[in-house]
Amino acid sequence: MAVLSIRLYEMVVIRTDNLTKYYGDVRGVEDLSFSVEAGEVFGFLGPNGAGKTTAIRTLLGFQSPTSGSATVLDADVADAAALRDARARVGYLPSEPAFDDRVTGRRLLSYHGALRGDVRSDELLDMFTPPLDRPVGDYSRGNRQMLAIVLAFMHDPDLLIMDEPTSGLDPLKQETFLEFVRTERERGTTFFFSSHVLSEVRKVCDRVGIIRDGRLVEVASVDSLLHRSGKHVRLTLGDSVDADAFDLPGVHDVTVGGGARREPADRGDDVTTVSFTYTGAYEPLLRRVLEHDLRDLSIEEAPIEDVFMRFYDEAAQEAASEPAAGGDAADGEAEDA
Ligand SMILES: Nc1ncnc2c1ncn2[C@@H]1O[C@H](COP(=O)(O)OP(=O)(O)OP(=O)(O)O)[C@@H](O)[C@H]1O
Repeated sequence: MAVLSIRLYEMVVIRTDNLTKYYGDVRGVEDLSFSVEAGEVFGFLGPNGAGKTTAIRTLLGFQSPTSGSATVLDADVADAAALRDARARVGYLPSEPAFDDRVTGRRLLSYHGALRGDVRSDELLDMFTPPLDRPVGDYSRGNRQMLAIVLAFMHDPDLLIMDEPTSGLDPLKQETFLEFVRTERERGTTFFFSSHVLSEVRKVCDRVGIIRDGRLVEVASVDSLLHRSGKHVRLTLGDSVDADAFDLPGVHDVTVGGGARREPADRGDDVTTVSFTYTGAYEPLLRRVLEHDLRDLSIEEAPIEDVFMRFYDEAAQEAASEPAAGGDAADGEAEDA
């Protein structure tokens, strides 16, 4: 197995400055400004049609920006020669890997190796196991994705740009992939990837950008998003309370479990269940809780889905109140995956 070095450099790996791409009248992305730093895993999230693929394809030079600019590894995406050199250090995993279906995985591997270099396909093929001797046309969706992963990583790129990388993989391979991303991150590899799968974003990303209707609505660390989403608190009380009993700052969405009710497992006592989301400090909450006859208490991290759903819901509401920019993705520009 090749011994891979730790990457030692510091720079902004991707930078966009008001990057805008229209397809005729249809907005792909508009005024995207963000940067991805060396060594971070940056997740790019948004509902269907938000502009994720458009952003990725524009960063890779498959289509020109309508206005604004972007650099990838310091190469201006509008400068074909500079971008070509930079692309040698980029691995790209498209959303729908397109291969010549007649050739075998092994041929594709050796073709890519000759083109870009191969320093780690053996190691990658231990983790991702497409049936190399079969024509790619016979591959399942998951096998295509595994082959695309090997092709994207085999030249040991500094930057990975990936469009929904785990789509098509079974749950075990998804975990293998996410573990691999974490290991690569330790070596300093930079990742920029789009996803709908919030649990995977939670597991591997340092920061996320949330895009809707072509615009970036948030860039934040995963930790800060989780912090904002607060905790789910669930109480079982021996006394009867109403929702006002927990009117503390930071308490949201209180539900009282149908008032006092009988729990068979609870020695026949009447208990009340109360649950809410909490974004405040523990001390005032616990003080208030202990004013009651506490039988049980659970405090859990609110799922990251809650935060994203707030953004997505706003998008849905706005889309309902204004005419949507229509059109489906169908551009015929060549990709080299
Ligand atoms: N080649 C194209 N021609 C015309 N419109 C396009 C083209 N590609 C994308 N669009 C439009 O641009 C907008 C953004 O699409 P894009 O595919 O970038 O979204 P996405 O976030 O990747 O969506 P998904 O999650 O469904 O893959 C959509 O309105 C889409 O219909």
